[in-house]
Amino acid sequence: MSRSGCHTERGELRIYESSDEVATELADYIAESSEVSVKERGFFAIALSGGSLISLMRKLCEAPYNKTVDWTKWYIFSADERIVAKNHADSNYKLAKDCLLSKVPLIPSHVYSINDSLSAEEAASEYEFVLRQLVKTRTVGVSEINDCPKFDLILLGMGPDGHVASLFPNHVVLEEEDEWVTFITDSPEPPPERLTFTLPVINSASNVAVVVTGISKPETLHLVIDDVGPDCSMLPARMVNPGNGNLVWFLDKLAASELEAFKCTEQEGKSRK
Ligand SMILES: O=C(O)[C@H](O)[C@@H](O)[C@H](O)[C@H](O)COP(=O)(O)O
Repeated sequence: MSRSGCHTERGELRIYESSDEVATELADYIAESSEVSVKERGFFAIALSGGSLISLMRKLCEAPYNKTVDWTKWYIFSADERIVAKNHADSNYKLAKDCLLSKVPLIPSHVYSINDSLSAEEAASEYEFVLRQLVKTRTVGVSEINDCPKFDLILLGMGPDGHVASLFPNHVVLEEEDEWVTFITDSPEPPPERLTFTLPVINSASNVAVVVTGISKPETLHLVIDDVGPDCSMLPARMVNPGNGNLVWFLDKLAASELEAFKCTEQEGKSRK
């Protein structure tokens, strides 16, 4: 049960008692998004980041979702990827495949992984090319305000430094406006070479969910959501703002503990006792 679900200028906050509860509610949210998109468009175009997000999606492999979700309509992309072999322990694709993709009846050709035999630059440009073909056929929707892909759902994690996908604080790629998929070779976190969706793509999605749990992120989350402290480019998560879409934050109470909305609810709870 959500401790507090409230709408802020930074999107809807859904705060849960534990990360296990986040996993339960996230599965339900993703399944519902899929149902809506398949009904409206006939497809579900979803992009995933790496990190703890993938294990928090684990309940999708279980009943009822393994049977009720229309997996054949899913088209799955990486919102960011590390430039390593697909079977490397650092590969986001490997993580997603081992924990989720191999456990549900997806159509293998609908899973768009990067070409791991190319350089970061070539892999990014090939990935964007593939995405462009799918936007042309409207398998992936298109934004009404620019020519960007309009993903039905983009799922992001957030690092303790406020990075999302492979968009790190103060990095020049935060200013990228033309490319859909770009690359970096100087990631502050290993491995250094990565491919990432750009902010225009993230912000053109119909739905963006940022999933943050655990004790290492409450301070950063406070800066990002309560809009205090340093400017945006120091906190890429604050630049996530799907203008024509919905932004939802899935948080456990550890991650949410410094949020003004969370503290208010805690205070109200105490005064009622
Ligand atoms: O490839 C990556 O490094 C990820 O996509 C990255 O953006 C991740 O989502 C965050 O670092 C949060 O990761 P955690 O949830 O594991 O802290």
